[in-house]
Amino acid sequence: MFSLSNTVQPQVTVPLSHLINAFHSPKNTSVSVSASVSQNQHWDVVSEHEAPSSEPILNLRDLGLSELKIGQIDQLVDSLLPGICKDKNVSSHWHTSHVSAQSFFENKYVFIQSRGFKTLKSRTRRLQSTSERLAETQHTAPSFVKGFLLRDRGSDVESLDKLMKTKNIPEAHQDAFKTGFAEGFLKAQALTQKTNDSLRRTRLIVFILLVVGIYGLLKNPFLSVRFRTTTGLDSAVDPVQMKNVTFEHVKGVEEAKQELQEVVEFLKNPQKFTVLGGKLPKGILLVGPPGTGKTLLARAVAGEADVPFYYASGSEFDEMFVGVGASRIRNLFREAKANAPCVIFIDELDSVGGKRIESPMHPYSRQTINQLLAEMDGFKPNEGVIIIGATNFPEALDNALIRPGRFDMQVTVPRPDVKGRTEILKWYLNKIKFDQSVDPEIIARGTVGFSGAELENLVNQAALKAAVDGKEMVTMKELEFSKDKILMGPERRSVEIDNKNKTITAYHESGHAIIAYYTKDAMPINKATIMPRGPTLGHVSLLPENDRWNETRAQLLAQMDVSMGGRVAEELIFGTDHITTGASSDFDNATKIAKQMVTKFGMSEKLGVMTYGDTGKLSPETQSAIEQEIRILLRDSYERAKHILKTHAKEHKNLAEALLTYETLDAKEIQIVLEGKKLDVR
Ligand SMILES: Nc1ncnc2c1ncn2[C@@H]1O[C@H](COP(=O)(O)OP(=O)(O)OP(=O)(O)O)[C@@H](O)[C@H]1O
Ligand SMILES: [Zn+2]
Repeated sequence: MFSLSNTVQPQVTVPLSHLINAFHSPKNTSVSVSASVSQNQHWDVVSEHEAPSSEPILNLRDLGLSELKIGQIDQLVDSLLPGICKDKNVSSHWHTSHVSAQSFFENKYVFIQSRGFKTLKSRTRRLQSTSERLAETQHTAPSFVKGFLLRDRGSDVESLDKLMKTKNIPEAHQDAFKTGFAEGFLKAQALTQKTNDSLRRTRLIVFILLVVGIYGLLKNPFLSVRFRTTTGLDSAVDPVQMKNVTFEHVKGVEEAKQELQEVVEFLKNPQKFTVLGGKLPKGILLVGPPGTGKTLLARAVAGEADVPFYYASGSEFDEMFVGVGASRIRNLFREAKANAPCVIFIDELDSVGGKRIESPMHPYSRQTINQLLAEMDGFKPNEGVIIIGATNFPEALDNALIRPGRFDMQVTVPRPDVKGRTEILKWYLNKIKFDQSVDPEIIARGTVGFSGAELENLVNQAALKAAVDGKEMVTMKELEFSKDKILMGPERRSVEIDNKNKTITAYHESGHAIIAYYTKDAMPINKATIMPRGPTLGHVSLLPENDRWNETRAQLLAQMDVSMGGRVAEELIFGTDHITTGASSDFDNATKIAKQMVTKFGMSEKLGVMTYGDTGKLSPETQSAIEQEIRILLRDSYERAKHILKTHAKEHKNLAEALLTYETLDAKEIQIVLEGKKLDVR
């Protein structure tokens, strides 16, 4: 509830002379009434047109009374014209009926009337006929607003009239009261109008949004696919003829290709197999990490046999609506059977046939799996339809799917080895312009663990880099660049590294390089750089001659020594007090190797040929023995590194200085520097 005492401003800023003028204005002065109520005949309706033009028009604002509240007027009347306000009840009547009403709405609107004196800006608006306004309000105001307005209006007018009578206000002063009252009333109307306007505007905006939304729904392909699939009418099972993809396009997965070759033969001539009594699997599962070419292989099978290829992704069957997934499978198989011989490829098989999918998130998955099983069981082995499924997680597949008669042939599609990577790189390099000096094998050696898709991306990025740099051909530099970018994140050329830190980095990296160069069992150096990249300030990359299937003790120790080289260099060159935090990942590396040597590879004499799984569960003695061994291995490694760097202090310095000058040095350049020769100015 609003209460007057809370809202009356203590300072009344109206000049006294104005007030006196207002209350003692000559009778013929017409005080402009900004609004009145037509229903009430007691009101003087004086519009601007009707007012004699010669007579001055006054309202409370002109009088400087617009700051005034009803209560204040009351008080002023009391003090200035004591004769008028004898009856205290009258004043309280005013308070209850206009200021502090029974409801929040009344308070809000009715009370605003009393504050409205100063906010009405437009004179014409004020003088607009009240009847018009009322009619308008009745048309536009929501019913609850109308109800309030109509009810309030009656009581307001009545009480004002009564008030004037009981107060015995002289006629000349009555106008001032009426003005005040009317202005307030008009303000309330204006407010209602505003509310209506904004309501109308909101409705319009909602309507527009709705129209735009519906349009978007129809246009958005994802949603339209959704609509389409949920109708179950169209299962998007148009076959794709894969003539242009053959085994020639799939590199570095020779074993997989050989295994699939017989499937191709079967698809080419199913009768031949049937006559001979041979039986081929219905389903073939391609298993391997992402991007290794499973989809490509499946396409190549269809392409080699020159049969239709139906592609479906497991996630497409994962529908929220009952029966939709199942019906899509049904449609897919019906289409395929009608076009046999053909290949159905289901990518991400685990997302339709996984164990995990029996969850509230996939309420109808069971149905979908069952449909798939039923379809696979439902056609004869040599009908000419081959289903190839692909998955990254064979363990996640439902056991029912991998039973004989279903996906009973598994073909592994591994990440390519160094030979495979070289072939893939050559294949994609042949699609771009590259310099004859490019040696794909060097890149292949430095990309252990890359999938076919990643190698394709590497070549593509190198081509982009060459284009950006305005080169005509891709060289080793761009290939190395994009390899590093994929491995370590983009270069941070914008990072300003001060000379001191650059120098520290140069000596640190040269430290690693020197150890690698002078340690017999270390991997050959490929490159050293002090260009910040990703989270690193510089790095030395080493290249295994081959993919390492096994590592010897000497090789592991050499790797540890190379890791130690960075910190040893810092210590020797800048002193113990100036070693940096930059070696922490080197230590992680070295510690990991040492720990594995002791707990996994049986390479510690003290702990013997035994593996130690969860070291936390071991006896305290064993734990401390393991720790002791690891510490000894690391300490010895550090000492070896120190010895090498001390012995080759001159080379170390030369290499660091060359790095400071050239930023990046490749294997050949490093060798030139270490042999004490001059590098050609690039
Ligand atoms: N062995 C490869 N030889 C040539 N190109 C390859 C090879 N592996 C991958 N690629 C390239 O990478 C792209 C993606 O490979 P593909 O989609 O076949 O991999 P996938 O194993 O099916 O991956 P996912 O498991 O993510 O579906 C291929 O279109 C092809 O361009
Ligand atoms: Zn380091």
